[in-house]
Amino acid sequence: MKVLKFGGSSVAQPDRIRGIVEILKDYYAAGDHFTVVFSAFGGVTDNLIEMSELAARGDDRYGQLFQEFADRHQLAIGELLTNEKLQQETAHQMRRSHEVLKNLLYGIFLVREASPRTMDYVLSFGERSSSYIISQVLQQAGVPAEFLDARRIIKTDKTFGNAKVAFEKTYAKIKEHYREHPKVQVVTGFIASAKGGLTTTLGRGGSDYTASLLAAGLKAQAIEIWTDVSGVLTADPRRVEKAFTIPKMTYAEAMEMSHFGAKVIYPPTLMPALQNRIPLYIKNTFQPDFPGTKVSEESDPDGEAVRGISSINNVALCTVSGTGMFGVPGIAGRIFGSLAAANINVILITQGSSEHAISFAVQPSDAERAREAVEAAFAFEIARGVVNAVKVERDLSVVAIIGENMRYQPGIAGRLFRALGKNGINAVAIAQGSSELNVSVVISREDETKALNALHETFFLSDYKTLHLFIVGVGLIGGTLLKQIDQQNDYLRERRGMELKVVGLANSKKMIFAPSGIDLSRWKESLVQSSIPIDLAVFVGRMRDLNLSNSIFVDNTADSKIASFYETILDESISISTPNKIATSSGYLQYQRLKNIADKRGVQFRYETNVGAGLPVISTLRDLIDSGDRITKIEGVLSGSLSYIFNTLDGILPFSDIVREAREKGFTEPDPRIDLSGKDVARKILILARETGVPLNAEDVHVNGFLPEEAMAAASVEDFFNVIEDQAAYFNELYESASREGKVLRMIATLDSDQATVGVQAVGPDNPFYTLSGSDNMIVFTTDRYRVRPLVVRGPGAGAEVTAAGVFAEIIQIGSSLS
Ligand SMILES: NC(=O)C1=CN([C@@H]2O[C@H](COP(=O)(O)OP(=O)(O)OC[C@H]3O[C@@H](n4cnc5c(N)ncnc54)[C@H](O)[C@@H]3O)[C@@H](O)[C@H]2O)C=CC1
Ligand SMILES: N[C@@H](CC=O)C(=O)O
Repeated sequence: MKVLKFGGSSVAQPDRIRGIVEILKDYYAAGDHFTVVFSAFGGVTDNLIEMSELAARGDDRYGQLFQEFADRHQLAIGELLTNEKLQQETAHQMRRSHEVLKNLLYGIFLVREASPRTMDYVLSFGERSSSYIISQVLQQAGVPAEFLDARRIIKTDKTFGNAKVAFEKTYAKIKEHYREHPKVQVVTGFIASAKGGLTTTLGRGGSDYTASLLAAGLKAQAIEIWTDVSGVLTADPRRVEKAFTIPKMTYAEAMEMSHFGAKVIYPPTLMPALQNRIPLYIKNTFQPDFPGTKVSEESDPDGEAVRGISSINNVALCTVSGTGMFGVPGIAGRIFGSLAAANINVILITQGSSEHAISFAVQPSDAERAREAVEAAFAFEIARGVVNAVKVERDLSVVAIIGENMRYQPGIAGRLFRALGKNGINAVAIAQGSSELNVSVVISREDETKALNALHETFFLSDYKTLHLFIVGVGLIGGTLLKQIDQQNDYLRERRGMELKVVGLANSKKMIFAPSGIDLSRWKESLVQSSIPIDLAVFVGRMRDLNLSNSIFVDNTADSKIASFYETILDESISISTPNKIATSSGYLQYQRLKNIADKRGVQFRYETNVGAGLPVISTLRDLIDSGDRITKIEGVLSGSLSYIFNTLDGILPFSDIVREAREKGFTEPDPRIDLSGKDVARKILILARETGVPLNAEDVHVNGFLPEEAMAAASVEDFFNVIEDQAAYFNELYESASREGKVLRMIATLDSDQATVGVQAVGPDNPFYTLSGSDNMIVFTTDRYRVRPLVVRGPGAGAEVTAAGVFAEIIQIGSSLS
């Protein structure tokens, strides 16, 4: 014998009922022995509650709702029953039954009261109507079905609304009834009866419980709960897009998940199943062939440590603290005794071993009463100042990881807290029972979805991790970066288990946001069509409010205004990757502060492309220092554009044309005067000095420029080009004088001890910088270990592809360190 149960969503429309009838016909044809439980049609229980409440308030609109209820059922009969005799019989039976409901509602309207006892009776019309109609449809389909009102077999006490089952009596009644009724019993879920035949209900979701009670009474071989989702999922799919079906779980795990708000199973359902070792299958009515979830006693020692992640959306945390609690027996007893006396359910308890404080979580609606109850119990101690007034914190959630295999497995809690920490989520309180089946963390409610996603990515590695990118600046580097991400995303997902979603994008005019990811094949059009003007404060605020896990901010501009937001961004626990040198090369204190905030928040502030574009310059320097080497000198050609310009100068091509070419090739700064003045190189050597621990400021770098005064003073980029065009002879002579000596021009930066200098030099073949070509950079590190033959990093030091690739690599590195 199998017990099947179909919930309200499965019987919401006649079409869906037809689908169920097909499923049941197959069972019958296969010779399976089964009984089937139904909930009320989807939404009907809520309608019944609403009409009763209206009637109890004396609002005659209840009549309209009743009529809709009656019509809905008559309509279903008309649509589902084509056999005229059956149709008439069913319609008639329903009219009679609904007449009773109508009178009952009128009674409520007259006395202005709907007691829990009356409510249970009213609600019973939902299941009684649906099950009766479906039993008739099954008969029409050739399945020998018989309607069974569960009030005949399920016996309870008189706790209306949430009645307690009298198990032995119920099981005996079930056995007896089924012995005498060989047909397929079509049973009303949710309802039962107490002494005197009074109608009771088993609590919202109680139809699952009905199925489980039937299974226990009949010693059934399986229970199948048919619903609108594909089993129990690893997390709530409305919050975690990547949640997937858990194929197998134990009763204990299912119990934890269901208590924690995984609405798929009504928690009391599990007990009769567990006691009788009856496996329970959760199946999807809309995907009948999908195996769903099997809940049984079978554990899977080789399975994942964490089976699922769940949460309670809104709790309040109450904390009792004080010096008078340490070493005093009975404190916990008094706290929880007072809560029990006030009928307050405690969701979670935590106490540190210092015994200075005990915190417990309750429903927000109970928080005030909990505070009053505990303060009353400790009035004496509070008056003497040895126990403090109860602190109540609201707007909190509980997230929990659940799984039997967590037991005795080190490292699980470490991964949990690391994932939360990396995403800037503060753990307000923590609880883990010694069964190690569940680790619960109380967090801010606004972080709940982010926490669920971060934990899902941490514990379900078979899936891929999503990085949420917020990118400002889509010029040369930004545009190329978007192209590279678009091209490489499939590879990253498949080979690195990582997916990059650009969820926020801005240029200097507009911005767009798409939490599910901006289509990178048409980002330009999306920006043009956007109606949101750029506003950096709004951009950063939106990034904070979206509160997505694994968020990374990327600044591809040369704008100092954006750099001024870095502090706020890092403080929000969002990592930054940027080729923009402004933040790292302006005030030393600001540079240091940004690094400190990143450290404090456990996030990353990365700017490898600030020096040498895509070349590993800063990381090499850090590796040397971190491994104990001492830097004695750094020399470098650090400007890709100047390298290109000096390598292209031949005494024939005009200097200004070569500069324009360098600009077109994407080697120069947005404003090429920054490169030619030596300012860009000065910023770079300054950054390298700071990375080695020398706290220089911009004014400490001595720049020996080569531009004529007039060019330096040019008011705009175009003016600048006009001046250098006019000064062609000056630049030619610079080239010629070097060339006459067999030398080439190089802009060289040096850091020697704590002295930083930048200047153009003419170097001969004996100089290592002589052989550079194209836009090459070359950085020479002389250190204690590399004293005789210095360590050299060399390669193209500017350009869109290499720089964007450097930023891209940095994003991936940041991503790898997250959760
Ligand atoms: N070109 C290169 O080889 C390298 C460049 N960099 C750095 O990369 C950054 C970007 O350089 P490019 O892409 O070449 O410059 P770009 O001028 O092509 O792009 C910068 C973009 O940022 C936009 N922008 C400026 N202010 C903005 C704001 N407040 N909000 C939104 N967007 C804004 C501009 O409209 C422009 O589209 C610069 O900081 C540069 O120093 C670093 C290494 C190498
Ligand atoms: N304009 C810079 C590009 C990178 O920082 C250069 O020329 O090197």
